[in-house]
Amino acid sequence: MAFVITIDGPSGSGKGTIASRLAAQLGWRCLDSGALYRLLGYAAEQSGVSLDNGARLAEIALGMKIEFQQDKILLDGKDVSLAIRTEQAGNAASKVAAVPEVRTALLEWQRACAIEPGLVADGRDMGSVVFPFADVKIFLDASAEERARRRYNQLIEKGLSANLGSLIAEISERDDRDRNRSVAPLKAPEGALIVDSTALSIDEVLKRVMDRVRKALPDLN
Ligand SMILES: Nc1ncnc2c1ncn2[C@@H]1O[C@H](COP(=O)(O)OP(=O)(O)OP(=O)(O)O)[C@@H](O)[C@H]1O
Ligand SMILES: Nc1ccn([C@H]2C[C@H](O)[C@@H](COP(=O)(O)O)O2)c(=O)n1
Repeated sequence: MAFVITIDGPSGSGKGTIASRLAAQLGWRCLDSGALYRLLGYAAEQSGVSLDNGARLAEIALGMKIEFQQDKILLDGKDVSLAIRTEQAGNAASKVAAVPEVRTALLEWQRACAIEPGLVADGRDMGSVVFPFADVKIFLDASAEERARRRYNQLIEKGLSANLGSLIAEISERDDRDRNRSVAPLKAPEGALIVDSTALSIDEVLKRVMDRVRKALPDLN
């Protein structure tokens, strides 16, 4: 069976960065589960479907043709990499992610990503719901202000517009929705290593995570 490492945490805590660096180091596959919810939120908005219409959202979710390429994400053949990274897309993702039918529709797709030799999966419910038997579980956190600062720099680097004050408010609102929804809420899964990255560099976080991985999987090179 494939090894699975899960990395959960709130927006901007560094999950994606750590997950992709770890997966590259191990030569494993990486699952950015947030991208699935972003794609669905984007697709729903494009077709004018309400972000709380469970039946229609599940239908769209099951019909999405998704291709993760090196630096691109294609939805039904169209490059939507930039479009799904805006804060608007993040908020739409957070809204559709609170709909139970959506979570059911996306569950098997995510589980099918656990192929040999291993998977690093990042999101909100990777260790709690999607891969409860994961070999290593990490929960990454950071203060809302630091996460908003990181998101601001990231958006500006991508050539997108951003305002730090609104980002702090949006991140806090999204945290609240993600933590307090009735299905698969954001929380540290039992047994997870909790890392607060507020004052840590990416390399320092990666080292702590890697130490935990080596402890759990001593046969790794
Ligand atoms: N420890 C860190 N110190 C400084 N910057 C960091 C750190 N970790 C990540 N970053 C930067 O913060 C930004 C957000 O990181 P990343 O996209 O990995 O977060 P995320 O948790 O996956 O967010 P989201 O869930 O919204 O996709 C990136 O630009 C990344 O380079
Ligand atoms: N496993 C997941 C992944 C993501 N979501 C939701 C909640 C987030 O606000 C939104 C966007 O995720 P991001 O790209 O910022 O990681 O998607 C979720 O509920 N479960």
